[in-house]
Amino acid sequence: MPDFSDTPWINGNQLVVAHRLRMWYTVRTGLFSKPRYVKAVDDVSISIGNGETMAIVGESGSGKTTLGRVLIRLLKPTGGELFFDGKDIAHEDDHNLLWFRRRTAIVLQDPFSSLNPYHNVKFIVEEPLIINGIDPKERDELVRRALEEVKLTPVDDYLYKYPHQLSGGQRQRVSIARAIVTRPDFIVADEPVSMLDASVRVEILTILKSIQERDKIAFAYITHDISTAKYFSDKILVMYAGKMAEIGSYRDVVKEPHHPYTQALIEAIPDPDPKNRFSERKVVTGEPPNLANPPPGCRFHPRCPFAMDICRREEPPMIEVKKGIYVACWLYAKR
Ligand SMILES: Nc1ncnc2c1ncn2[C@@H]1O[C@H](COP(=O)(O)OP(=O)(O)OP(=O)(O)O)[C@@H](O)[C@H]1O
Repeated sequence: MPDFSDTPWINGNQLVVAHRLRMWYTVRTGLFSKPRYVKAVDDVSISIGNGETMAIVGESGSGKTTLGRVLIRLLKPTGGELFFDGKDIAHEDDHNLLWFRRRTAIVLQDPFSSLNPYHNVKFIVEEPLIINGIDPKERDELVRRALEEVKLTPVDDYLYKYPHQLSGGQRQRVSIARAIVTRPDFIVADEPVSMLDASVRVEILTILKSIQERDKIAFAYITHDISTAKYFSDKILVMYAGKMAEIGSYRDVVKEPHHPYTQALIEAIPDPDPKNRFSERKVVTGEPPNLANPPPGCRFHPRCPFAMDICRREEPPMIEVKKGIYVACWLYAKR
């Protein structure tokens, strides 16, 4: 049994367990040059239980997409451990992961390029069932059911349409139908609404949430917009420059953020109350670091209003600031 005692915020018995996970991309600037590493996911430990949702939040380039792709094993991690239903999936080759593919799915950000323009809705949704060898009669029923669940009804009106005949919201519903048609246990949704009109975002998030709740699907919801994470609100991981900044229950973290970066993300949420229109807001100035050459110590220190000497020198450990809330920040270290 692996030892997770160094990462007490994870539960090693849950469906998805990532322990000190790393995904470093190798980049070369010339044929004979030394390889450099882009540390896109660096020492990330999370666990997601059956039917549980985890929002993975951070600004562009923080490593969210990379983490999502590693969790679903579209990318093989370069370090650390990854388990699904107790089985090691970090080191398996693709051909040994068919069982895992059957139980997992991904919904991508861009419904305009993620659907094959030459296939109709029926084939797009049916394809994962064909790959899994489900017989044609059963396939037909499952496709119809999935389309009903994403509210593309009457189903007969949509089955033989092509992606270009659908709106952005309808295409994203087709992507969701394709993801759920095999009845997966775990879905990664990578910015599923960020390319859609504001008017259809809530609709899509509500559909995802109701499917997730009804089928008790474990869910990783990746977003740069912490305000949309409230739809998927069991746990939240805030990432900064490939590292974990804060992790805990969504409700507690949003109510009382501890990491200065989480505080800034929450401050940046637009406040609809007109009484607060002149109130001052903290914003994080500066740019996220280059992950091929991240700053020493805490990666956030160049932008942190509270940076101290130690932050420039030493990487902060994960510190439990409240029951179940862990923060990588020297402000909370007992010294
Ligand atoms: N194939 C790759 N090779 C080298 N570097 C990469 C590769 N893919 C991503 N990166 C780098 O890894 C870092 C994290 O990227 P990632 O896309 O995971 O972040 P993100 O938080 O999802 O950002 P975004 O919301 O912009 O997609 C970035 O610095 C990015 O440039």
